[in-house]
Amino acid sequence: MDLETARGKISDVDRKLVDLLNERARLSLNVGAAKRQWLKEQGTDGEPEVYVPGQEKRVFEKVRGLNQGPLSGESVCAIYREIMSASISLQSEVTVGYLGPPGTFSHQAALKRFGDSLAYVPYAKIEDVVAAAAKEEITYGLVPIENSTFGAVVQTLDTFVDQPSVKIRAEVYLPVTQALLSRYQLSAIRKVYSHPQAFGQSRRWLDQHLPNAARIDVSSTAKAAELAASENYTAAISSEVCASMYNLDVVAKDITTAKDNTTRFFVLGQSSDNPTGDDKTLLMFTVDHREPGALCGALNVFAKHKINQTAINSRPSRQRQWHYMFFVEIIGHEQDANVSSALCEIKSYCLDLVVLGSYPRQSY
Ligand SMILES: O=C(O)C(=O)C[C@]1(C(=O)O)C=C[C@@H](O)C=C1
Repeated sequence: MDLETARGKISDVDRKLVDLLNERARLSLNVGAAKRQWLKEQGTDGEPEVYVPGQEKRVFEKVRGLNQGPLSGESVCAIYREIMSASISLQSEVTVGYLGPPGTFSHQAALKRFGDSLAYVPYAKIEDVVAAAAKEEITYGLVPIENSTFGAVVQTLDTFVDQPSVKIRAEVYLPVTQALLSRYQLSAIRKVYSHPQAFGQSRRWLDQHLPNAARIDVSSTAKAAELAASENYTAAISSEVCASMYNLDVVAKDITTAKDNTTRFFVLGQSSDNPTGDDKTLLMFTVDHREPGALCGALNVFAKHKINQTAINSRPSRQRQWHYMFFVEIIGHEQDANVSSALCEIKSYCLDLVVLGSYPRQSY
């Protein structure tokens, strides 16, 4: 086929694609109207949930399965991410809050999950994102929860203690590589800014290459880049994306200790999604330590109901000294029969129990 013919055929396909995309968009508006009607029939006058992670997972799995190439599964999903983003923005004015400034890994995770058609709002602290989601100042908030190299993001766990009403709606995984950004050469750098998590993920490289530079914690990796752009003899450990955003050079690429370094994020909102058959649930509770074996008793309930635990973390409860808040993640949805029986039973071992949410299990 010659060039002109091929371009002519592409133009014909484009015409059909635009028609099909608009046909899908009209159907998405029908979905929105049906959700509103259903809420009205239930006597609720709130706004329906426009982001439905379980349905998105089904759509992505379906289109991946339908794809015969030559497009890769990743390319088809990236195109569908934007179709879904436009679909959400048609149904409602959705705002997504994240730990800013622009360029943070939270920002990248938010874009990965919600695409380009939504409005994004940066917040200075994780606490502010969670509070904004709890107060419905934003439709959804995106917060980091754990990193595969450095572990739990304790600020997020602590914030759940203060905002127990917020609900986890989805999880997002983002591969993370840290870089050293600066306006200076390595030998001139006296001070390095970053988030404690990023310092933790790159500690080995820093100990080897910048052992004498002061390491200063700031609220995010993009904030670090902003500071490195304005102060002399400083650098930031940050995402390479921030180099062009903040006018810095990449002094060293990929300084992360583990090569498959990944951060997991939660999408927070007002409610969890319905069960999909492949979900996880995060619980937060305290136990009475004066009762011997109280924590063991609580955890045994899951074993008895054949529920797999995927993670456990503890944080000071801040209610009294040496008293802990436990965060346990299990496989299953709050509404699954075995999980709901276990939740009834576990109450006798827990002083207080909060279900922070159930969400479809995502692969990386
Ligand atoms: O099925 C829905 O609930 C929709 O709102 C439609 C749709 C889609 O475009 O396929 C859009 C957004 C949701 O997150 C999931 C799916």
